[in-house]
Amino acid sequence: MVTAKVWVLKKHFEGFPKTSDFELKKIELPNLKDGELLLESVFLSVDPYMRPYSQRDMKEGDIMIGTQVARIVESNNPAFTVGAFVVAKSGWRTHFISDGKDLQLLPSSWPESLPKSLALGTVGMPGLTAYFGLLEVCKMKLGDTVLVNAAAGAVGSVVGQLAKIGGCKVVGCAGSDYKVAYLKKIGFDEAFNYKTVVSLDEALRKASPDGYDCFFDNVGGEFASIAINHMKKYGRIAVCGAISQYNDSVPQKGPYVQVPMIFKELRMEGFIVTRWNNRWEEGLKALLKWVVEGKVKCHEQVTEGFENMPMAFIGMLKGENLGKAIVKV
Ligand SMILES: NC(=O)C1=CN([C@@H]2O[C@H](COP(=O)(O)OP(=O)(O)OC[C@H]3O[C@@H](n4cnc5c(N)ncnc54)[C@H](OP(=O)(O)O)[C@@H]3O)[C@@H](O)[C@H]2O)C=CC1
Ligand SMILES: CCCCCCCCC/C=C/C=O
Repeated sequence: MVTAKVWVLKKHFEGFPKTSDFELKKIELPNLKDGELLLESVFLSVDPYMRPYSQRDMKEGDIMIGTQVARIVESNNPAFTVGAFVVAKSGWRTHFISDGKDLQLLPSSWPESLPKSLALGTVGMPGLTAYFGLLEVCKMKLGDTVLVNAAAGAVGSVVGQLAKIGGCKVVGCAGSDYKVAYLKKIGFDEAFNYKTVVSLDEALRKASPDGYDCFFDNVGGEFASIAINHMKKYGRIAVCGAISQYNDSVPQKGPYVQVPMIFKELRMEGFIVTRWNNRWEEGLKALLKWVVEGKVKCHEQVTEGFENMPMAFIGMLKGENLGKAIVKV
């Protein structure tokens, strides 16, 4: 009999999540039936979407949603070998049983030397968000000037590097000088700390006096309201995330987008990365190749210990992560 540890949403978040909103529980797993597998989580992901999705889709007492890289410990399913690693969507659990239907094996070309945790970051859902958001929503093209916020995070750091590969000028902003130095190190043309600039308006103008063709928006709120005025005519805005609004109990009010959208003839499109589920393999293959070639650099903020999942999640929402926030069990 295996005992799994799980993190439960004890109380729906009100404003910023607190550690007391979570509860650590133990559950006994039953014996495996035919076709089933026993898996142990090795790395778990903490992501911003968990904040709005928990509100929308979860009840108090549910196990927190999320993905992990897990190792197969026991298999009654001929399609899966003991010792293989998969990406699963099994929530915040140390161990779990699966029938294999929802498991994704790591790509067969995954090099032994490459950390498997990258399957939750640059070579996983966040990397794919950058890839499809830039190609399909921003319609990025050679010579464009691309703006991205939360630029030193899991999605933003890949957006900037893919835009450089695509022959664009890239401007990024992040919430500390350390993150800004990192952005310059990985090839951003311009980067600034949005928390310390005297005027966001000035900083955006200085970074690109001619404005922006593409804006990959991870943040929303006030930043987006100011950035929209810096778009070039016919600019494209990919509305990827709105992390500055996820913890609001009262919705923020305008400025509103209509006037700049009309006069600059902008295109603004929200998206969810799962729209391209049927092209997942294409995206992962491209991302893995760039990582292996050293064209895309990856950084991870690894928190040790399953007990620290809530702390890692809250820390990521506060901006404590450089690159992808990961928990190592
Ligand atoms: N549409 C989709 O399919 C997907 C959307 N997303 C969205 O992309 C965005 C980035 O996600 P991800 O890369 O995983 O997370 P990150 O790794 O970027 O971590 C979150 C970062 O957001 C920044 N942040 C937090 N609060 C604020 C705030 N009030 N104002 C500005 N920045 C803030 C912090 O960086 P800093 O120090 O710079 O403030 C923090 O490090 C999120 O909005 C997420 O919801 C992610 C995946 C898929
Ligand atoms: C429970 C696992 C869900 C994995 C799919 C994640 C889709 C993320 C979409 C993000 C939206 C905003 O952050």
